[in-house]
Amino acid sequence: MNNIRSTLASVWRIAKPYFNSEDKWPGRILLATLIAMELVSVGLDVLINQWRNRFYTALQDKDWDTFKREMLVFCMLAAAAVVLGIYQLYLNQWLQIRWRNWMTSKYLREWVHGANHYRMQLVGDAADNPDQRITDDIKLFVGQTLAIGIGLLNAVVSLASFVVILWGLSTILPLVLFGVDISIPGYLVWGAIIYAVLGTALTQWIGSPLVNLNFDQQRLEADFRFNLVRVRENAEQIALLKGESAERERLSERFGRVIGNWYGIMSRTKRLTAFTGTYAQAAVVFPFALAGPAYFVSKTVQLGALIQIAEAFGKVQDALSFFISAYRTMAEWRAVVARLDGFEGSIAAAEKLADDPASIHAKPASGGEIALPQLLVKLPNGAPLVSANRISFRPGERALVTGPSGAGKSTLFRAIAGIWPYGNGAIEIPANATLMMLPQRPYLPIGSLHDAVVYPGEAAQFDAKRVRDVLTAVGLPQFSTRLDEEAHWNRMLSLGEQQRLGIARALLHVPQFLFLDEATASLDEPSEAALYRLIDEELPKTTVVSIGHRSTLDAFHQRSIALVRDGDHFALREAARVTAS
Ligand SMILES: Nc1ncnc2c1ncn2[C@@H]1O[C@H](COP(=O)(O)OP(=O)(O)OP(=O)(O)O)[C@@H](O)[C@H]1O
Repeated sequence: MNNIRSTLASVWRIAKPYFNSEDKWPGRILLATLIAMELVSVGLDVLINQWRNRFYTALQDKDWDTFKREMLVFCMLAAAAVVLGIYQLYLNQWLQIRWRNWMTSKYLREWVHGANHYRMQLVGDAADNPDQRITDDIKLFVGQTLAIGIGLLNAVVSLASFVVILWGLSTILPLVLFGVDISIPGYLVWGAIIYAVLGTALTQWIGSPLVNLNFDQQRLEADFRFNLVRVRENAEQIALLKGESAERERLSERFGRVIGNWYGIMSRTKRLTAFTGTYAQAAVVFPFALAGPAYFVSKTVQLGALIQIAEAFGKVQDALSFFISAYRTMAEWRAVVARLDGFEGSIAAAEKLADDPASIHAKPASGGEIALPQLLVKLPNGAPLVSANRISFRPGERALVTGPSGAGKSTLFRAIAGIWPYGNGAIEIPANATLMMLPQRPYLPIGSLHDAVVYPGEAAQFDAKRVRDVLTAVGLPQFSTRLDEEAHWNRMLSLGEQQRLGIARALLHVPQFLFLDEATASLDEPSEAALYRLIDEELPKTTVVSIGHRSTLDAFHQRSIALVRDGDHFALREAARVTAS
């Protein structure tokens, strides 16, 4: 019960923002129309049920006039039901796509907002596979919430309407057996309840292992797919290591699990179908068995009423089965709701982490330099990593940061970029300063080379000639004619070429502060030297801070800052040497 209450609370929390959003009126009107249509549809069911009584009685009485009139009535009722059915589906789909559109945009906005997507990984795995949350889970949430909500409304209203009808019919239909009236008030209703509860309980009992089997199937299929993707992504490594047969064995073993589970599903489904098939056929005759004696023995009921009873019985039983069997849809729905809840929680945690005044925070600097007055960068587990005391990077200067591997150089850069929250102290950055971080492997989006080089800028921001010139300048003249070519550039280019592209990107954007995290480490020394000379020429006013292990880099930096061990962490210290470039 608590589970259901907390799921419903989560559903409310996830669903409410849409119905209060800028799209609230279309959303609310569509939802209200769907609810109204569902009520009308139950009303039509009731009218058709009453029609059956009149129609079959007319058949029994060979009443030609009533027959003709009822045929006409049926045509009108049927036409109304068909039109209603069409628009119920159409408006439902319309609401689904509007709601999904709004939720997807909201999640995308929040996920990629201010490095949340990166911080969410740091927070933990509550939001593993954000891609699945944003695609499948939103789609399932919207579809299932509407299906369950409207199905529930239908079940409640149908149950109420047909229970009243069945109860009324029970009174005109005394249950007389061997001359003794053994009817109890509303016995047809009780009959329907017992039949539905028994049947659904048995269905559950036989079918319940299917819930887990289906969950396992999805997990095993996803696991198999993930392993296939890993092979695709690491094709080169696998080929170089001649790991094909190991991979084949691993993949076959994964797929074997998919097959094994599938056999389990098949055998369970077979047993379930045997029961549900029998149950559904028995449901056709069960109400006749209950009402039969009154029709044949005491002759107190007409054919019309008998047919009406059979249908009303079926409706009550369907409605009751909905409640009992909804557990299966509910289980899947609950999983979806829990995943979206976790995703929203993870976004909130990432945002909180960014805004936490006790963590590292950015402050506008008074001058034109980036200053670290008193900074302590920590690991996510709270262990201190790097400290800085009155370190600053002045406009136009070149500084080289060195230190042992794992000392925390990259993490310091992440903190300066504003994406690493763990630690304390302020980072003073001039207002509206432009910073660019170039890592060892620059991210190159899949698309045209022009787009990849100018990323994250807009393609139109830089004309083709400028991009061609820059590519030539960084030593990639062979690519200057291929700006429109679309490719997966990270896969196609050598690491050295990718690093040249990274430098080209910096030259195009002309940032005020450029941070190079081993951004030229894959190039040979003369090429690296040429690129640093190019940066000097093209970006004379830019502050350049490099991380690098090669001693040849000294020549291009006036300042050297070293990470030296200071107790349980490393501290940034001004190194003695000063070499003019
Ligand atoms: N997301 C993370 N979660 C936990 N620990 C992390 C995370 N990122 C980095 N670390 C740890 O922080 C320490 C510093 O890593 P960092 O990459 O900053 O070192 P580095 O000085 O740049 O090393 P290298 O010279 O080898 O590139 C390492 O021990 C690393 O394992």
